[in-house]
Amino acid sequence: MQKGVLLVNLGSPDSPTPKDVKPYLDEFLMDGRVIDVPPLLRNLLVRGIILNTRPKKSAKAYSKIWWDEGSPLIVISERFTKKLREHTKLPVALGMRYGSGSIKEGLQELADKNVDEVLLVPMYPHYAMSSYETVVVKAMEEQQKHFPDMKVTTMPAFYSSPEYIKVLGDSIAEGLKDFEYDHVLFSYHGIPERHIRKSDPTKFHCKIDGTCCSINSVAHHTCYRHQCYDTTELIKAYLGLPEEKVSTSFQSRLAGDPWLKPYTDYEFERFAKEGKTRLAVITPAFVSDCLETLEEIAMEGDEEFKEAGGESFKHISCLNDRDEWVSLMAKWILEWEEQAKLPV
Ligand SMILES: C=CC1=C(C)c2cc3[nH]c(cc4nc(cc5[nH]c(cc1n2)c(C)c5CCC(=O)O)C(CCC(=O)O)=C4C)c(C)c3C=C
Ligand SMILES: [Fe+2]
Ligand SMILES: [Fe+2]
Repeated sequence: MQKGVLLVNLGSPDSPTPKDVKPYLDEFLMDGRVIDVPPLLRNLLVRGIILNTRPKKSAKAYSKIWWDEGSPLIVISERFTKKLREHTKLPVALGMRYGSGSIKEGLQELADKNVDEVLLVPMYPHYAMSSYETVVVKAMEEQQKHFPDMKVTTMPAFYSSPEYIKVLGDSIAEGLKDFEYDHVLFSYHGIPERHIRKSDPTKFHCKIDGTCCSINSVAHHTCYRHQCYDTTELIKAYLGLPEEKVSTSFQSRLAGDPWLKPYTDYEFERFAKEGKTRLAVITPAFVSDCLETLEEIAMEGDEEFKEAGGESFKHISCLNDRDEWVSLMAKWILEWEEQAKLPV
């Protein structure tokens, strides 16, 4: 058998214009694992309401962060893939869940190199049905439809892997080195609270207020909230950060049902009002910088915090194509290749 690796990230529009943002958002938001309402209602909500206004607003935001080479998320993912290829003998392909450069194309690239055993790597540290799970389901659908002889193994969510915590922790330590801070905020992409209940296989464990998280449960394998708080705690311990100077919040909510709290933008205001005027922000739900980190946090967040009375604000970059992160992924791939061992 010939082994190979498929990395999958979220994807971006082809350009920061409403014309290209609209089809991208259409594919993204029509995914039943992202907007999880019955198909007819989803169609009405997305195509009848959201897509009338959102593409223009999103395109404006994208144009603020767009690079000469393209979308930061895509460019960074490509740089990571290129470096990773230099660290492994196996063929490595890159696919996007939405937009150009699809999962099917990634699998085809591997099939053309005679790969019939694939390690699928969703580029998300945490499990959520709207991120990790939708990648796995889409890859399995494409495999069954177009590559029936291919065997696909999935890399587990690595949010608590000690090696990942070390690499992330070291990158944060570097970011904090020359920054005097009163507080360090770990801001994760939010999801509707309903998604937590839906993903709970026991249907009764997750309480969404943290009271469940110290009780060992199979639910934690698919509890995004639990996993995010775990990453914060592990990094806090690894770096020896004082308890009172660290907290967790959730960003990027869409209007509608309640999303995971506390909300990042409310926290910015609260910290400024409480006199925590020097704020560092980490965004560990993302392995690569993207719209949600570069625009929502590094630009908008900085402005909101200072308007509320904050003095200094620092967004610490995601792992991107950092050498230690590339080396760790190459190590995990080698372990899978040689011993069928996965990080967690
Ligand atoms: C119901 C809506 C959404 C859910 C649930 C959601 C979960 C989720 N998303 C990411 C990662 C990313 N999301 C990004 C952008 C983005 N997310 C949503 C909506 C939901 N995400 C929208 C509509 C957009 C597009 C931009 C906008 O209009 O605001 C991105 C950035 C993409 C880029 O091109 O840079 C990432 C990355 C995760 C990890 C997640 C669940 C945990
Ligand atoms: Fe998102
Ligand atoms: Fe919990």
